[in-house]
Amino acid sequence: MTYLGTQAEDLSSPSLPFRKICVVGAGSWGTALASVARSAGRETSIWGRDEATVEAINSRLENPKYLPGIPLPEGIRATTDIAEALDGAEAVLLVTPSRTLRDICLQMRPHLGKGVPIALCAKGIEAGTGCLLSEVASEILTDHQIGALSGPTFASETARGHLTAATIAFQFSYADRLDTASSPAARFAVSLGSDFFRPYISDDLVGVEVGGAIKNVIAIACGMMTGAGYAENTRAALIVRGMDEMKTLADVFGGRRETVTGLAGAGDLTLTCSSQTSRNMSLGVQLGRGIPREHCFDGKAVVVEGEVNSVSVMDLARRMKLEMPICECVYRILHQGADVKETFAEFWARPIEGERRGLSISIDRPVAAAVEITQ
Ligand SMILES: NC(=O)C1=CN([C@@H]2O[C@H](COP(=O)(O)OP(=O)(O)OC[C@H]3O[C@@H](n4cnc5c(N)ncnc54)[C@H](OP(=O)(O)O)[C@@H]3O)[C@@H](O)[C@H]2O)C=CC1
Ligand SMILES: O=C(CO)COP(=O)(O)O
Repeated sequence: MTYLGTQAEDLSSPSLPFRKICVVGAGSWGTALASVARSAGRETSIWGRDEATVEAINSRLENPKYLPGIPLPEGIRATTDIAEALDGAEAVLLVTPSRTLRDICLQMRPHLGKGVPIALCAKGIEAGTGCLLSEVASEILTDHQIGALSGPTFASETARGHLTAATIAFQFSYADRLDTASSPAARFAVSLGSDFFRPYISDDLVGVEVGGAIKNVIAIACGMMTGAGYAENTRAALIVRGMDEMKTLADVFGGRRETVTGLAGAGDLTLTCSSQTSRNMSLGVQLGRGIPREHCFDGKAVVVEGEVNSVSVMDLARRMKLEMPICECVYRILHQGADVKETFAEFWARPIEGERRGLSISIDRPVAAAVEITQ
């Protein structure tokens, strides 16, 4: 058995932390992750495009735009120069919104050190192509191992040092399986782990990415129903049926169902669907209360990944003939102007079906109608 970290007597090969980590993206999650890396003792740089934010991180140890009032540890070096940020970095956390990923990978490419692994921290599926973000990054950064960091992690809580667990997933190469401790996932884990941040390692990159992409769409649905006045029973049902939609997509991409029940699936889904700290849930609540989209968040542009991702998810679902009824409700309300209550009433009145997908059963309602059961 290979142990990670400092249990020296059992180490077949110690998992070495990265000396320097570069965080690309100085929004709320990028800044929180820079704080995580620095608190774990890493040399840490952060790249952001906004000069005022960069200046404030360097001079006041604060990101007033995205994490106001939360002190950052000393020693994070912020810059608007991507070459400077990446100089000497042994690993990268890429933390800009999913729609920017392709462009940012192209910007990073000339400045990355040889073989530097990259953990993607955005949650989503690329619009238009239906690609997982790791597929997009791998297409551009061909010489780099690409993984993901995901889980139930509100940036403001993590940055305040609240106990937070996350999953770091990389597909394991043959060499990684022989020497797990030297794998990028293990090295990220020991590099970021601290008294408040607890990483878990996974080799199911696809499962982790699917969880992160779908949970935001389901959180919008939970918010819509909450805002429209439905109760806790309904929200719990949506969370669990939403997990079923995650499983459907994980199956198609080749992810594992057990990952869907882990931190990056059920964990993140539960967090995001239970709190209006979530921008996705909060958007749903506002729309459910009848607030027009342009007035949500007081008219400010806020990153709501589930809003754009509902389009890519429905596009995939249609092309692959997948049943994802909750994602479809969100899509119809957000992008086709459907009414929240009417849409969810139709969703609720669908024919009775097996809880498990393999159990193919469809009963038209009212129950007196024809019953078909196939196993
Ligand atoms: N916040 C959270 O709790 C968590 C977020 N995530 C994920 O992390 C990703 C980033 O979200 P988050 O940090 O919260 O978002 P924020 O809205 O807090 O910040 C977005 C950041 O991205 C920058 N940005 C936007 N567009 C571009 C662009 N075209 N090129 C370069 N930089 C750009 C913004 O810069 P500028 O200020 O100049 O506009 C800003 O620094 C999302 O996919 C989200 O789902 C994951 C886990 C937790
Ligand atoms: O992904 C998140 C927590 O894990 C943040 O969720 P929101 O983007 O909905 O705020």
